[in-house]
Amino acid sequence: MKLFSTKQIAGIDSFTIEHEPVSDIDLMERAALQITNWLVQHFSTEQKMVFFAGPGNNGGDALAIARQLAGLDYQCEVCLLDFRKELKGSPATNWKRLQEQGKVALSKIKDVDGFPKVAANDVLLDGLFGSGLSRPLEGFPAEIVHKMNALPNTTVAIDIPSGLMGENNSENILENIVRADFTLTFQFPKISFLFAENELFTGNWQVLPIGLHPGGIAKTPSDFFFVEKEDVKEMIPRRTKFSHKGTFGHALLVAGSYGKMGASVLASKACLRSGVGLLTSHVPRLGYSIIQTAVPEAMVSIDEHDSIFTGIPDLTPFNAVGVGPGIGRKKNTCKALCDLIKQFRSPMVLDADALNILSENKELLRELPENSILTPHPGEFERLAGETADSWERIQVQRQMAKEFRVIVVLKGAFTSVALPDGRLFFNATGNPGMATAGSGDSLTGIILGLLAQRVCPEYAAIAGVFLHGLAGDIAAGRISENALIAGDITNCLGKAFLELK
Ligand SMILES: NC(=O)C1=CN([C@@H]2O[C@H](COP(=O)(O)OP(=O)(O)OC[C@H]3O[C@@H](n4cnc5c(N)ncnc54)[C@H](O)[C@@H]3O)[C@@H](O)[C@H]2O)[C@@H](O)CC1
Ligand SMILES: [K+]
Repeated sequence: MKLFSTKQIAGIDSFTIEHEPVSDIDLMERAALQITNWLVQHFSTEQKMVFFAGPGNNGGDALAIARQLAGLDYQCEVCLLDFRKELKGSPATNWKRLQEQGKVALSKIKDVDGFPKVAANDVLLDGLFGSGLSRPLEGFPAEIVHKMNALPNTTVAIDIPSGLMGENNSENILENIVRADFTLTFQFPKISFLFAENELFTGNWQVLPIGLHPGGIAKTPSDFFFVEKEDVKEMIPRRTKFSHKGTFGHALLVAGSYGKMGASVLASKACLRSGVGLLTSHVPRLGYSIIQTAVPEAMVSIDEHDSIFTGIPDLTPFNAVGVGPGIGRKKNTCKALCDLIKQFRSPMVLDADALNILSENKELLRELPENSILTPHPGEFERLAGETADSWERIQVQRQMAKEFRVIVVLKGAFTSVALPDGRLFFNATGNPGMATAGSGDSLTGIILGLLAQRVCPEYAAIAGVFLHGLAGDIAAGRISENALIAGDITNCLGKAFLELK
């Protein structure tokens, strides 16, 4: 799914109005009905609904929802912020319709003294500002937001928590943004919802479709995408009857060192479970019996050194290479990594210590084979690319890095983002906090390597690999809880994840 800026969404709204065609007021009614249905499913008529409505269409939505709920016997109250200007367009029509219906207590408030009395069980609905917000909230609306945030009541934001910008919030006044428990957003997730620091404002968010025009969506360009199951299905290699193990490639994994052989075992298993035809794991001497015993399906290439990676094997048999988990940063290892990068001329996967070595030898970034995949977590990313003030700035730096070095940068987090050299950025939504556990990244490296070796193009290997990893983690958490989840469980559930993508 494409993701758009709030400005672009307003354009798609207008396109829908013109080309469906549908009147502005009917589109608002349709959008409001989606939220009304959600509210009916989540709250009983025992709970009073207190609406805060602003001067624009977001306020108009609130007025329409209040009327729809009142028609279903919910007790509703509406506070309209009075900016001493007449309401216009659909919000004005909806105000009139509410007055005519006569079922909802209406008040216009000019300052914070007009803030309504709220009982413990009441639900607050935030319809102050949506995608039309043009600057941070200040003055009287900000004071209303402070009052709302100080209350313990459940708060549901309509479309966007009021005060939050859809993309960049680096200049925003964070105290003046509504902190919702739920955000019900129309048609598309807003880009700012995908940043960790904004969870405080959005709470749990959910997308409600409002039937915006497919033609308007198709013609609006975007560099931002939200990865869905249907997209990933197309990226998974199919196995035909006459395929043999050579069909599915031969991967080389360079991972593990003395005390960190688990990284090699975890990544090897994940790679094999991703469908690779053949895997060779390159390990230091002391890792030989460990890997042979723990992963009998893998072949082993043995380093001359007892405990670390110091030299590369003949690379001719391999069509993909993954390097980094648990290799450490000893001088000999840096040298060997440097040789590997210079000698292997197809895309490779670099993770963990390989990234740390790159950040200490940035000139190596220019030597990477085109379309290589880097999988940093935020700490590794910062070492590679420098500090950033917030997630918006960080994804810009991520995209810049992908463009400049012609690599794919997978920035791991709750919504892992995958930046491609052409400037596109894909957000992933699978995965859960249980996966923040030792070795989870090793299994991701193995999965991406496995797909790459099967000749899945590097873009798809990264996007599908991240999706599968998260999906397997979600299946594992469903079976054994987020708390008990360990990295091996992710690999164990990969099979079920593949089945879900059939
Ligand atoms: N356009 C459409 O067809 C649809 C719009 N929808 C709703 O409309 C919303 C967008 O509506 P609008 O574009 O009217 O915008 P908003 O309702 O978000 O607010 C716009 C109004 O607020 C003022 N404003 C902006 N920033 C301000 C600030 N910091 N302090 C004080 N006033 C400020 C603007 O001058 C304008 O009067 C969406 O979020 C969604 O809720 C939905 O009804 C679906 C259909
Ligand atoms: K809102």
